[in-house]
Amino acid sequence: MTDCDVAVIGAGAAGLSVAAISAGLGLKVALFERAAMGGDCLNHGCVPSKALLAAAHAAHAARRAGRFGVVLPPPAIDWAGVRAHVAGAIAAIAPNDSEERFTAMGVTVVRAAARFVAPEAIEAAGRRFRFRRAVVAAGSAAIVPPIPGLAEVPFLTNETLFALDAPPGHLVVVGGGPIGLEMAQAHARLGCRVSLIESARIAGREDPECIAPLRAALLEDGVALHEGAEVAAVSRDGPGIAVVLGDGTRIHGTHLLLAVGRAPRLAGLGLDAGGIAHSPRGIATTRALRSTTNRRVWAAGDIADPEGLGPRAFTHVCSQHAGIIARAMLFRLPARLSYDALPRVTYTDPGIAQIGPTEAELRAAGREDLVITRWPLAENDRLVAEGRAEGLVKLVADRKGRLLGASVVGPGAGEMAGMFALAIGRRLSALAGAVLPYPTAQEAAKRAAGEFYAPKLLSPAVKRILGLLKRLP
Ligand SMILES: Cc1cc2nc3c(=O)[nH]c(=O)nc-3n(C[C@H](O)[C@H](O)[C@H](O)COP(=O)(O)OP(=O)(O)OC[C@H]3O[C@@H](n4cnc5c(N)ncnc54)[C@H](O)[C@@H]3O)c2cc1C
Ligand SMILES: NC(=O)c1ccc[n+]([C@@H]2O[C@H](COP(=O)([O-])OP(=O)(O)OC[C@H]3O[C@@H](n4cnc5c(N)ncnc54)[C@H](O)[C@@H]3O)[C@@H](O)[C@H]2O)c1
Repeated sequence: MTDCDVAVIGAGAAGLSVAAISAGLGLKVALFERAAMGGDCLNHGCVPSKALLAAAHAAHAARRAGRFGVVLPPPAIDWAGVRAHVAGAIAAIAPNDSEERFTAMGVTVVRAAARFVAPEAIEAAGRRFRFRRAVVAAGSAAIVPPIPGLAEVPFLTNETLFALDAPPGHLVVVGGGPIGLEMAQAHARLGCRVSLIESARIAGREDPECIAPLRAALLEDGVALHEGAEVAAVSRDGPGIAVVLGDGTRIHGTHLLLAVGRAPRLAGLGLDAGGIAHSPRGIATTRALRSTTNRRVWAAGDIADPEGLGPRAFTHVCSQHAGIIARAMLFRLPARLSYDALPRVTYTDPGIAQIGPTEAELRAAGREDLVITRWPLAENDRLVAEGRAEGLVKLVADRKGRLLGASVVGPGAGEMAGMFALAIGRRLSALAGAVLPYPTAQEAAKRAAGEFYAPKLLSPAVKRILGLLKRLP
């Protein structure tokens, strides 16, 4: 006798989606959560970070209002007000992820840590739950790198950053990926001094052509960028911290934020007792997100390590995983995860959006038949009118004009991502021929697509045909 059809460990974006779909289909679902409902995205990730960025962008807009002839005094930052805005955003979204909502759906919500005690059983809150199928969606946590002295100094991660009572006087950010970049810009625009240390280059995964506008904006925001720099040691420095770089540079900060990547939360799950293969990258799964060693078990979200693809840490990937699991686990239909059209956005200003693979990733995969087109945002009327015309749309297509990847750097880059996500794998003629509203930033996408056909339109053959056609009455 089983206690549930589907046991879900983790009530973050991935676990909640799986639980909602399963319960909606009338299955008996048990959902285990040891901390706050909603997981990282709601409590320590997307929502507070985007709320903080909204406050930062408001301060920035006030500072640059003068260029529009709107004269304002320099903005004053009321940190309590900023925190209230962040808390308000979380509180407004929280009911969607709440225990009450899921209980009303018929889900048994167990607010306790869960662990596998057998390939078909989980233990939580002193009770054993036998399951027909289980989904592990325990997420990921900030990596704490082996920096000498780190054990002796206080440091922040995404789990503690949003709870500061007062603004950091000088925030030292280690890591120039999406978290480090977004939080560096947010705090700089909210009046904090910010230093960012990145061992390689900022936004290292993104197309190199997209980096310069972001780097320039961060420098203008006052962020002290240390790229290609290693943290050699950290130590206490009076009430703050001292960070020493490999070249001997000493940075005195008040707060240290670690943003050097994520590690799956594997500890305490009893994966060995459950017969569930895993590595430091996450739970090993097939492309249908099924455990490679326990056929009753699936993995979703940040903790999943699908073969040939590897982990991804995005909330929209959690929803994608839930859809794959619904097909494969619930309907027993064929399902195969693909990231060919996956969007990702760094929500800085300018933002960077990548949809599908970058040119470098395609070339590394052996693609040689690439045609690249570009459209500079300096040519976009809407952005010119708004005084923000800096950036680029870059498209990578095959020779037949099928879109393989798109890279965007510019104001609101993320708002263009959805259109490209739909266009991946299709011919650029669809984008080039679309009638888009004028004036919008999205027109840059159409123009970049049109660039694929421009050389063909100007070819000698087309000119000859036009020469003949003009003789017709
Ligand atoms: C600062 C920051 C900003 C981000 N911004 C964005 C963004 O703008 N866009 C985007 O797409 N993504 C963003 N992300 C990534 C996104 O937040 C994650 O990809 C997503 O939240 C992962 O969801 P998940 O369900 O896999 O894991 P989680 O949200 O971590 O949920 C896992 C849950 O499992 C629980 N759990 C773990 N072990 C157990 C156990 N043994 N028993 C019971 N419960 C357990 C945990 O308490 C947790 O609540 C951001 C992340 C961070 C840190
Ligand atoms: N807007 C978004 O969608 C968004 C925002 C935040 C986070 N996320 C997700 O969370 C993930 C984790 O973000 P992240 O920024 O922590 O990690 P990341 O892995 O994306 O970037 C970490 C950066 O830190 C650098 N680094 C590593 N060790 C270092 C060291 N010792 N000293 C200096 N630099 C070092 C790396 O070179 C890299 O550039 C992202 O990859 C993304 O999937 C998404």
